[in-house]
Amino acid sequence: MEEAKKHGWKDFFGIIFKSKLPWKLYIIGIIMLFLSTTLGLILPKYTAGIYAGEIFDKETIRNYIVLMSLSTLLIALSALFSSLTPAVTLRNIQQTVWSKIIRAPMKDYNKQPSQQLISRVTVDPIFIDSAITEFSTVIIATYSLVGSYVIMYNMNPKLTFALLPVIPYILIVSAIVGHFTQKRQLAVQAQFSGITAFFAERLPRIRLIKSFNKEQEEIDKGKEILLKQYQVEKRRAIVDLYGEPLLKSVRAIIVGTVLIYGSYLMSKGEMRVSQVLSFYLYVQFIHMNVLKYGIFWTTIKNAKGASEKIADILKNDSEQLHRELPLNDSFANDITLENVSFSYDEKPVLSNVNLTIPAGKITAIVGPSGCGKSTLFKLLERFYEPNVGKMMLGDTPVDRYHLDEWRRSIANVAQASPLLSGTIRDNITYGLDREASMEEVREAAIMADAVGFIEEFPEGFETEVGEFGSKLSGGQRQRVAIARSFIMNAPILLFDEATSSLDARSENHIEESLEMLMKSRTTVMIAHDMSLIRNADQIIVMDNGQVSGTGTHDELFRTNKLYRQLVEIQMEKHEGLSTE
Ligand SMILES: Nc1ncnc2c1ncn2[C@@H]1O[C@H](COP(=O)(O)OP(=O)(O)OP(=O)(O)O)[C@@H](O)[C@H]1O
Repeated sequence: MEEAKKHGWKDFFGIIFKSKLPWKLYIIGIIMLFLSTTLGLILPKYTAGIYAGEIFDKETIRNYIVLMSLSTLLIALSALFSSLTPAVTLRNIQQTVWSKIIRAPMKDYNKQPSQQLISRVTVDPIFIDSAITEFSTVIIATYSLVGSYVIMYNMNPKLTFALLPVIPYILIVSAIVGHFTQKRQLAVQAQFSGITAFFAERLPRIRLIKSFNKEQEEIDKGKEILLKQYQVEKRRAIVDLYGEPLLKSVRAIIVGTVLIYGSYLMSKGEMRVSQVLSFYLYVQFIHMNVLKYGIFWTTIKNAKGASEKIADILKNDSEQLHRELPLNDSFANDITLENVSFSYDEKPVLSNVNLTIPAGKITAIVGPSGCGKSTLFKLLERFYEPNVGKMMLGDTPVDRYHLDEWRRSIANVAQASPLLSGTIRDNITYGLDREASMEEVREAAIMADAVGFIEEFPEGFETEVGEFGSKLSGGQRQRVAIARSFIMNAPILLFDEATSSLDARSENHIEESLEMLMKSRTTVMIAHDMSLIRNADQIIVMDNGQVSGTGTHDELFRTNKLYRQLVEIQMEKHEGLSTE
């Protein structure tokens, strides 16, 4: 982070080049702005003439009308470019960041809360986009300033010189006001992110809050956080209180100089009325343009901060997709873990694990809560790499196979099967890299005992499942996930309590289907259900991140104390349930 801060500008340009800016649109936009500014620079000469009474001068009127019409047309065209171009840039930067985030290795998601990652895609690119836009604005402002001074100098050098010291004054005032405004603005934004995170965490957990009667406590916490927001807003309002009059004073000084000194020069016959009026119009122009430097300064400071945060994500390595070997039918081989140790942070979760998952067979993993069963699954899916040791498929280390291809070969049904908003059909076919026919989708749903509840919905397979599948029950979500693994037809199946949310009838039904699915595939399951465990070809008992025993049910029941205990607990539970 510290290092990234030192490279704010490098980061800024790095992001620009990675995101492919619409340079052609920028160039056309700047040309339009140059033309419209040039016309804007000529126009006050005629406007002032008309103010001064030259309304019977046909040439003045004609030039004024032509210039005005052209200027309006060019302003309209540049407005089109100045809205369209930043929109393209913003889209490109956001796409770059999003692609990087989604391709990040799993360990990176543990480092930043998802609310912060959301700002990297939504808010931060806006700052970078604005800085690029303000850069072209400042180029035009400089052109406009120099142009105004040249024209004014040609009209009257004395009054022009009198106005020169005003520029540093405006710059200093706008830099000071800009500095404080930016500081307050950032505080408001930081507070606002906090508020968003607060509400975003509470609303999806409204049931938890209500069931523990925590509404009043949450209202008070909400009030507290909103009060903090009010306080930072108040501080910003105070900056505006001093800033606005200071910025207005600049205008008063320049207009005052033109009117007083200009009238004096007029009284001495050194200037005409129309020239003083022209000066009056030009200095407004100058004022407006110098203020743009202040805005530019604030914008680029924000963009630098945003670039550092985005670069922190962009500089990280993406998941290694690199492929040396095609997978083809390599899954006919066993998967082995050789001396594997792994920790998420400091605390070791798996230590010196040696195991073999035989191809085409069913392996059940059992062990007490927190012993590392799900972590083992994450290693099998290559979400994480072992810190020590290696995973092999046959005689080949798995990192020689393409990651996408590897994951596509694994169907996963987890305890809390996650769905995404979309239709039931979308969710069944999610992960499939080809179009699936309706018959195929229905067939998968039949196998997962899901077709009954799906066809009860008026929209059937086209029913929207809601955010995270919230319109479906836990068991229904799980059946959709099981249907998904049927249609994926993957050679490896990972079941994490695959039947845990199902009622007894569905469970029996699905167990039959799962048995069919597991035939001639490599299956690894985390299960507590004895009927599933007992039928496994191999059971691996895990204890505190280590393998405590491997064998069949009968072997382990005889030789492994922990396994015997686990079986007894399950049997007691089962008896308890059946006598209730
Ligand atoms: N993302 C993570 N970051 C840090 N520690 C983690 C992370 N995920 C799991 N752990 C820790 O790793 C250990 C093993 O967790 P894991 O989920 O693998 O256990 P498990 O055997 O599947 O448990 P359960 O049966 O309760 O689901 C736990 O101590 C847990 O706190």
